[in-house]
Amino acid sequence: MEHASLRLTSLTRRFGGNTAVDRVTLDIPQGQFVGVIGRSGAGKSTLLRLINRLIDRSEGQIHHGDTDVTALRGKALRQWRRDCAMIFQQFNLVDRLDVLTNVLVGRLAERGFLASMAMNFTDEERTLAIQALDRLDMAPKALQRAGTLSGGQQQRVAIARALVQRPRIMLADEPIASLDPGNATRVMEALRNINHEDGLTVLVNLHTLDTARAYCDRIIAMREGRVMFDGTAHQLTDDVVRDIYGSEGLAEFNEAVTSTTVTRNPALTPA
Ligand SMILES: Nc1ncnc2c1ncn2[C@@H]1O[C@H](COP(=O)(O)OP(=O)(O)OP(=O)(O)O)[C@@H](O)[C@H]1O
Repeated sequence: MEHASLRLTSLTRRFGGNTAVDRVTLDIPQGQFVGVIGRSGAGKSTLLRLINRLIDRSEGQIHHGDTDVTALRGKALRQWRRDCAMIFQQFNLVDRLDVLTNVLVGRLAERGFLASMAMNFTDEERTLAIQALDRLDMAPKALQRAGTLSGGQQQRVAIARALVQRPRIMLADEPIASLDPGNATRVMEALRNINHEDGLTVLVNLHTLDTARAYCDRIIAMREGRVMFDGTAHQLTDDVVRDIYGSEGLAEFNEAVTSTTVTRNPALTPA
């Protein structure tokens, strides 16, 4: 389980006559930082939702190590959803609850229904939550209502909430799409630190090429549900992008790049 890879085999999801994810085959080793890029509608969100079983596949397989993820039911399925935490573009915090309680909600996955309803958390759980917030530099805001925080702060709280689930995989669906460049950088760096320090696999949907190039070990480009490119940032040259998306697509990605400036980490740029 520790070093299990995530394997997708000919994974397909149709919505009526529309094939959102089309025969996607990928092998993602534990601990890889993977960026999924593509235009709106390319199938990025659907791919992430298939992996944590928020939606079911039409065809194909998902394996994590020896586990057949598509066959999981009941308790085993809940366990899988805990193993792959998800964060979203819109953070999904409860505005009227304080930050600490929002993070503790991440523990509910491990508890029975009644314990969840009562929202009684142990000292150990509170410590875990504070530690998670501290890693995201959000501990000083622990008692503030989530709704009063900036978008970037809310996303860091959402990451802390995901961390207390003690996941093996972090699925991030456009986590920086509604953030300004400074906050986008902080969120991407938080994901990178978690990836490095905890060995979590990170699978992040991005719509800006430069962000993917700056942070990801591996980039997967999708178009109309299919994987059009799978390689390192170094291999994803402008020529390749033009081949995949046309010159219009390249311009679109470059336009997006100018609106989100990130710092490139030379250590992550493949030789
Ligand atoms: N629940 C749904 N019902 C019907 N069609 C859907 C559903 N979810 C996604 N689709 C369709 O599947 C295709 C892929 O959508 P998806 O959201 O996965 O793309 P995306 O690359 O994540 O784009 P975006 O960045 O806009 O979310 C689109 O054509 C979309 O309209």
